[in-house]
Amino acid sequence: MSSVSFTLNDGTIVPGIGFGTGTALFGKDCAGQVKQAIDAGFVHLDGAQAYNNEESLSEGIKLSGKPRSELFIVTKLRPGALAEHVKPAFDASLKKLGVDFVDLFLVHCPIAMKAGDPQPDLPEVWHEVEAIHAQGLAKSIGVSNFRIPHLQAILPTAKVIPSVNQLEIHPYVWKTVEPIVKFGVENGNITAASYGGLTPIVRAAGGPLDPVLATVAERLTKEFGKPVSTGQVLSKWVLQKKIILVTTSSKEERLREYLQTAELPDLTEAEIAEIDTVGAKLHKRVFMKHVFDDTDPQ
Ligand SMILES: NC(=O)C1=CN([C@@H]2O[C@H](COP(=O)(O)OP(=O)(O)OC[C@H]3O[C@@H](n4cnc5c(N)ncnc54)[C@H](OP(=O)(O)O)[C@@H]3O)[C@@H](O)[C@H]2O)C=CC1
Ligand SMILES: O=CCc1c[nH]c2ccccc12
Repeated sequence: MSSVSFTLNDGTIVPGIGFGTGTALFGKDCAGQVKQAIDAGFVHLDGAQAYNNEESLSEGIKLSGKPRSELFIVTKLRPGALAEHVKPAFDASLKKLGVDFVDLFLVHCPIAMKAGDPQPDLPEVWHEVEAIHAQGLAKSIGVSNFRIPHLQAILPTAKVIPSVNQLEIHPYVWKTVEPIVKFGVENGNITAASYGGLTPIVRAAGGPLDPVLATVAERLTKEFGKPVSTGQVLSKWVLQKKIILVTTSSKEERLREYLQTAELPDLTEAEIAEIDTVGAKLHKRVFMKHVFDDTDPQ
């Protein structure tokens, strides 16, 4: 099990490294991989209505034999859902997941996925999410892909401040996302969660960070006495910023490597600063570009 955890603004303790069922597993039967992740030690499982695989997420949990009480199950409201869709969509998730509550329910996206589709009224959507929380059906509630104006839209009338804002976070977007993370911390202690964290090595290899990550991995390898990968350096960078890490892998060995990240020696402040500075030389956003395009430098 991941030995790193974070305490949310509602007092809930979240296992700091989560296994995701979107991206590579989107629309696919993820039962086998969920079981593999739980067997490797993951207890935080990140799902979503949009991933269209909540039933197989449930199947994977059953196959693992892990008690519900030891798991932290997340799902997300499908992008584009209007306020009146929230409760029926949530109830359908509970049914598909085969649980009577989720640990964390997130509003996946603040705007419709396509131009021309009806736009959700964010304060109304949030009130519906709060009602689910009040009934104890979601222990914690939060948002995903919310920029500062989206947070500002819900905070004045919110009875419950979002606990989490799940965002694409890695060094190649840090310059644009850091203000959102900071705003969340300063406006109700909203914890950021990172997805797409391995982008610099998986989707933007050859970028300016490559030599920096290699040097840090080499230093940590010597100090740790076992091989430390550049992926682990990126994961450590996320965790040291007090950000939850949501990642995924089809490979058992890599799953164990992700969880081991928590045990590695810390990056130094100078190493983190260098990753931030060199990361800022390249802008590479992979997900939810329709939400973030206007704030990105390119
Ligand atoms: N809220 C939102 O809008 C979003 C949420 N998410 C959530 O976050 C989760 C994780 O997102 P994701 O972007 O995939 O996470 P990561 O950026 O952590 O990437 C994980 C992927 O990287 C691959 N990988 C890892 N290490 C290496 C390596 N050294 N070389 C080559 N490939 C490697 C893995 O493949 P392999 O199987 O080969 O190990 C895996 O497919 C999703 O499943 C989803 O739950 C994701 C996007 C948007
Ligand atoms: O959550 C992010 C990745 C993702 C994969 N499939 C979909 C569908 C709709 C929104 C987001 C996503």
